[in-house]
Amino acid sequence: MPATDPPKPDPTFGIPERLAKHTVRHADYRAVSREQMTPMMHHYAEVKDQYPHALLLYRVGDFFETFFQDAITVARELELVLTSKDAGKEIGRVPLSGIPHHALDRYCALLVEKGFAVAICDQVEDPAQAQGLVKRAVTRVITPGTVLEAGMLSARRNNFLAAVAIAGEHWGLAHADVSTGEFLTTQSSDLEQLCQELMRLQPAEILLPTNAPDLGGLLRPGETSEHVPDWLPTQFCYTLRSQTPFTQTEARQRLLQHFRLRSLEGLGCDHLPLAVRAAGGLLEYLEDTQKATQAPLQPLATYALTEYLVIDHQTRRNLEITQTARDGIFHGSLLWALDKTVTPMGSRALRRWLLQPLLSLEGIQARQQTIAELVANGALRQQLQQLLKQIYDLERLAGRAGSGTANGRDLVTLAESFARLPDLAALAAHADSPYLRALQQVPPVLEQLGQRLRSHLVESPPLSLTEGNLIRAGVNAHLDELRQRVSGDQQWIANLEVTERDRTGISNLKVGYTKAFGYYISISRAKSKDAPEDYIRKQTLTNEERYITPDLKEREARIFTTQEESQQLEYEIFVGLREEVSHQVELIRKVAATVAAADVLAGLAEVAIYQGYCRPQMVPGRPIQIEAGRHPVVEQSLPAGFFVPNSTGLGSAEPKAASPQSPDLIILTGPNASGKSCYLRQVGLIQLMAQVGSFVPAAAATLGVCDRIFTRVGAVDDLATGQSTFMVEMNETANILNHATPQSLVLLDEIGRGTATFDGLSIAWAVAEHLATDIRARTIFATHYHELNELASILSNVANYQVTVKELPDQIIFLHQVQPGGADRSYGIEAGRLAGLPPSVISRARQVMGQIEKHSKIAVGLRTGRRAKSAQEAPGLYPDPEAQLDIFG
Ligand SMILES: Nc1ncnc2c1ncn2[C@@H]1O[C@H](COP(=O)(O)OP(=O)(O)OP(=O)(O)O)[C@@H](O)[C@H]1O
Repeated sequence: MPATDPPKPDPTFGIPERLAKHTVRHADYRAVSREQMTPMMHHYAEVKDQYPHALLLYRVGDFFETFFQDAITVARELELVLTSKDAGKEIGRVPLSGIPHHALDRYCALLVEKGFAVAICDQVEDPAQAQGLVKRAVTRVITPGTVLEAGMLSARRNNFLAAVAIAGEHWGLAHADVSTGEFLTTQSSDLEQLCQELMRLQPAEILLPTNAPDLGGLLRPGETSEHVPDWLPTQFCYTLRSQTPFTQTEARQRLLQHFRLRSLEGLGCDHLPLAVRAAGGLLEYLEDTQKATQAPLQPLATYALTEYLVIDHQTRRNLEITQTARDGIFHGSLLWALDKTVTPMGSRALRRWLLQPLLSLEGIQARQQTIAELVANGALRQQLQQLLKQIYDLERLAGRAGSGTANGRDLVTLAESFARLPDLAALAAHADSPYLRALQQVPPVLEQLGQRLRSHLVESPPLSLTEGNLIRAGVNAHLDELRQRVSGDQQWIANLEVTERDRTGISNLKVGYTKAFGYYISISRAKSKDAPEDYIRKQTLTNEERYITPDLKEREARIFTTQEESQQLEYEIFVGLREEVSHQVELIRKVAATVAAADVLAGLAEVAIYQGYCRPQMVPGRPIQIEAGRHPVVEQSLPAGFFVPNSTGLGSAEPKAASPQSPDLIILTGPNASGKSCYLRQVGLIQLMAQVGSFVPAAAATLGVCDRIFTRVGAVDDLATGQSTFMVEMNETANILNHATPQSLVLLDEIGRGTATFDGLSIAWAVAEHLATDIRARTIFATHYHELNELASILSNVANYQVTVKELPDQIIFLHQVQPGGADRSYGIEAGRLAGLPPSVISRARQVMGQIEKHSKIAVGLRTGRRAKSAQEAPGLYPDPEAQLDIFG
């Protein structure tokens, strides 16, 4: 056997050669002697000790530098050049990778998106004033859930940080969006519900209290740890925290202190210890990571899961509410079809509304009334949208002002937005629907604040806050005086060329300026002998001599110091203004919520008009009566007029009252691709949209309020958990049967396909029967098992519908029409023929089918024992007991 060389150590730590400019030594800073480090590197190591789990970005001049292992990681993740820096005479060069300070946001965004936490260690004193090493400190730790910077956030969706507290089967969950200030908490039991709630929120980061020795670690999506329960979804980032801030006493104390309260009663969570623990733990994390830039949160709001229509994760995916099931993209989702909002606040609110439809008739009707008014009054809606377009992201701008990170442009855009509020109020003055009436009142404080900002700040201020040109003339007498002095001296210098030419008689004498030397007088070499006595030579160039005079230098020094003073004064005035805004954050966010809701409703009104939606009549009870309903998304993707509308009638008041127009359960049959799935989803989406308060794609609709919508659609192998298609299907079905109520809407697209035919049919039958008799949930059951049509002849609250097709000699035309009756055959063999299966296989299949039909005739009926029991439990559902014998005759 040939001898193999031992593997050579990889000197570049896996960094591509083109990026690794220097051979890397010392990846671990802890293995390097501190005594031998340069003073700066020594300080770096001390700071790094405090943030072992974050990538430490350390300000050096115009760069944020990373060293050691962090440099390797940053170079790899950001595809930056890995170079090296001298860390001390005895140590030599260590890995370095740096990013320019002006690109900090962009690079941080990439790192945070990849699931890293980033600690920013900035200079906290002016390097020019520094004696020795410039003072540096960590000013902020950015983690996926604590991002504030506009460039790192998606405008159209919230960025939630969540925290959980678990005790046995009970749990508390708090979530906050640091950029908009929303802060909510809830408590419930049933751990599955916790997972569902996390899936709804899609938090960027979840805090988990543990006893892990290595706290502070950030588990990136997909990473597992023995400290994270394996039943929690793995697609999120988890941060392990100490238990202490999550204890009842600490958490409570922290909340009381933060919101300056005596009791938590007003927040609605006094009696919910786990909700309090989660919220307290979250707050502590923000204090720990945000430092001085802590953004103000809105008062903690407590919510209950029972206040909203429950849509589980599968249903959200199957109904494609915010993204498509297949590709996970926005285009093609319900949100895509309905989002005609014109502000980011509105867009975020619509997303939240679609994920949390209402249960309260009053709440639904208030939204409907507003849409109705905006539909009826097109001019009002258009003007409203015109004004809304001029309102910027108040929620996030207020957050940046509150955290002290807003710049001049942020305040100017805030002021411009405030200026539109009275216009909105005037527009809404004669409106009489609830959400428009809410626009009628503009808090006078905000009007005044807007005026103040506009009168103080220049129209388009620079990004920098320390280089002046922020504050208008006339705002501050001292500032005006300083500026006048500067411009007087500048004028003197500008005139100097003329006066000195006159005095010296040198016609080509010039006055110039360089950053290194400041102002100077320049004379050509040929004329330099004529330079007056008081000129002091400073620099000799090939063709010219440069001079200064004591007068010139004095003026120059005065300009610099006065300018510095005036810039500092401008900065102070600006910070004062920003503080004034920060005192109004809560009020601004209240107004923002009103504006966002008006935006959502104006957008929904626009869709209602252009897509021809109707206002559903919301009634008590269980009816789902839809006349000529359409699928809101499929309709928009087809050419106008191509979508075939279909009606739906479900939900009898009583079993006995059930008729083919209002059964509790519909068995829906029809060939492949005829439109069964589309129809199922259409009914689910119409119900959901109605509970959001929206108009719906139908000619008319009368709907009761649902407590839950369940869907079981399609067969997707859950490769991630290693479960088979059939097991996934059974788990989902079990979940539905265990949780559905008579107020639920259940949409089942094929059950029992992944197993032997008779097993599958038997399960499908039993499930349908259970839903119709024991639960009496309103159900549509799409199936290829035509045998299920027999249920309708046995149970009075079951009806058969089919999606029709037209058969031609060599093709099937899909009519997409849902009509009463059961399909008598499945067209599966036809479909196979059209797909190109060989003729011999097709004819053999026909033969086999004939045989099966002859020999295993499934005579339909219920076993006597089962029937007797059910007939007692659900009297009225079984019309003719004699006709119901054994299921297999
Ligand atoms: N009402 C309709 N009007 C117009 N086109 C429709 C309608 N319903 C469905 N379609 C079109 O038919 C296609 C197939 O529909 P769908 O997936 O619902 O069929 P299916 O009966 O559920 O099929 P399978 O049994 O194979 O799952 C859809 O992509 C859609 O484009």
